[in-house]
Amino acid sequence: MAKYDYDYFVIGAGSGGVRSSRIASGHGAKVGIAEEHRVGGTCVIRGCVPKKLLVIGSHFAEDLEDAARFGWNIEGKSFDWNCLRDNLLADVDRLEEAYKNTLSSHDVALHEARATLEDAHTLNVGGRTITADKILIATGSRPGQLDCPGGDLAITSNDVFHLDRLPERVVIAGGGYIATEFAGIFNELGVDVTVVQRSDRILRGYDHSVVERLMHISTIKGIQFKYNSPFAKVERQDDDNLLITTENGEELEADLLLAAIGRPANVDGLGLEALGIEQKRNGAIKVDEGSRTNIDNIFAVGDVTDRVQLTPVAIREGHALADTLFGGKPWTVDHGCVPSAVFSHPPIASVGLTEGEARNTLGGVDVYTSDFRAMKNVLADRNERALYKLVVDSATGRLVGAHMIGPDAPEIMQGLAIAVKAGLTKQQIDETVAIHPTMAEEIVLMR
Ligand SMILES: Cc1cc2nc3c(=O)[nH]c(=O)nc-3n(C[C@H](O)[C@H](O)[C@H](O)COP(=O)(O)OP(=O)(O)OC[C@H]3O[C@@H](n4cnc5c(N)ncnc54)[C@H](O)[C@@H]3O)c2cc1C
Ligand SMILES: NC(=O)c1ccc[n+]([C@@H]2O[C@H](COP(=O)([O-])OP(=O)(O)OC[C@H]3O[C@@H](n4cnc5c(N)ncnc54)[C@H](O)[C@@H]3O)[C@@H](O)[C@H]2O)c1
Repeated sequence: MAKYDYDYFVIGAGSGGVRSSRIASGHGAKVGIAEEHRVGGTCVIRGCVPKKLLVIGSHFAEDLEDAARFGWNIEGKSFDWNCLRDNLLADVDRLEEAYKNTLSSHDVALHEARATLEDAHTLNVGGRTITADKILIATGSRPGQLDCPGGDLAITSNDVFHLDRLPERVVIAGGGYIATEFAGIFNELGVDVTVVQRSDRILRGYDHSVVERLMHISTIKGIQFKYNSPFAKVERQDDDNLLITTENGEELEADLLLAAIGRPANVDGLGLEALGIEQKRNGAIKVDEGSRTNIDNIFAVGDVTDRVQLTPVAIREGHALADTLFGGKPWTVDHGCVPSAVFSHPPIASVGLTEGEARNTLGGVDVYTSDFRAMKNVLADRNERALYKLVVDSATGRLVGAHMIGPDAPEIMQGLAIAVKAGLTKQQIDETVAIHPTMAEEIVLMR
């Protein structure tokens, strides 16, 4: 008889957990997985997927406006929030089923319950005791809550996909990915948007010039930004609106407050302390490059480790771990040079070193930029310029970073990220023939 119920038990059926469990099962392991909410995790249920559908849906506002300059007469256009919301939630349901089918077709036993650790090989899964040889913690992260008085009056990204109606005025706390993306979505849908950031800039980590371009375009579109403005309190007024007071004494009224202030690791009540599993100061689980915790048979991947909180990273970490543990193919994830995008209007995309980082770490740096108006924006008379930047190590001629803001930037960046990861030189980029007329051709035409 087997010593344990499972060879591998995964806590959390999100991006990292689902991938790791099905790959491990494919390698012949007996695998179980627990999910306390919905299969698919943050990305599928209340993150990347529904967010991107809102980005696409809201951008029609601009497209319909621009269509007139291309000869289209669209009379009586109107927007129905409930229609978009219900359709995207239905798509989330469809995807959840697809994820469940993936698990069952790969013989992964799904336990739809909360799992906690009792000892290094024993779990409590919805009141049932389950044992496993190896355990993966892939419990993700959760939205941070505002900690000022009345902070609980704010909604988070978990709630934003379920609104009964669109607000008229929204205040968004934060200045990262979620704040920027939802500022764009609400603004496109005609909502009055104010972003309130406690520090002096948004999108820290992104190249200064592309962030400045986004700020410029967003401000013209009517999004307001308040910097160095920590929240002092939030109060519900008699008319049901919220009154937000910042520590600078400024007062803002809104009918919705969205907190998008970072995502702490989902570790509460998991039983980490009793087992002595080491955590970082912010609670995230400490792991080595192979996703191993300090306990031999316990591993962690994805947001719960707070390395890079992105879906493709969680997926790769889960995949590498399963190949390493059960497939006889050990490999680790390279957390450097991870491409990323902010799905703002227009979007930003980035890979590798920013100009500032390159100047601080390399001897000499050559920077190439292209600042242009996309063809569609010219004819539509939309005064919105794209900006592409290539950062090159002057000593080797290698491309070490690429940064863009403009229509379809994330789609274009995926290809360019291969060049940066592969260490191609600027000369090799220059030797590539352009595809004309495109925006992407700017990449091979910068001199
Ligand atoms: C609004 C939003 C938009 C985003 N957009 C993007 C994007 O465009 N691109 C991108 O790359 N990333 C995006 N992200 C980030 C991305 O969603 C996460 O990085 C990714 O989902 C992390 O995967 P994970 O497997 O670590 O955790 P998750 O996908 O969060 O999965 C963890 C799962 O574990 C479950 N769980 C937790 N504790 C337990 C327990 N004790 N027992 C059982 N189950 C448990 C949770 O219910 C959850 O389903 C976005 C996130 C948000 C919030
Ligand atoms: N397009 C994407 O890939 C995408 C989209 C959404 C989320 N994500 C992932 O999810 C993670 C979480 O997103 P996020 O936007 O919540 O976090 P974030 O870490 O990107 O940004 C948090 C922001 O909130 C600010 N902040 C913190 N506390 C605050 C407070 N009390 N008041 C006002 N501002 C405050 C911070 O200065 C920072 O600018 C991201 O780090 C990212 O990895 C990715």
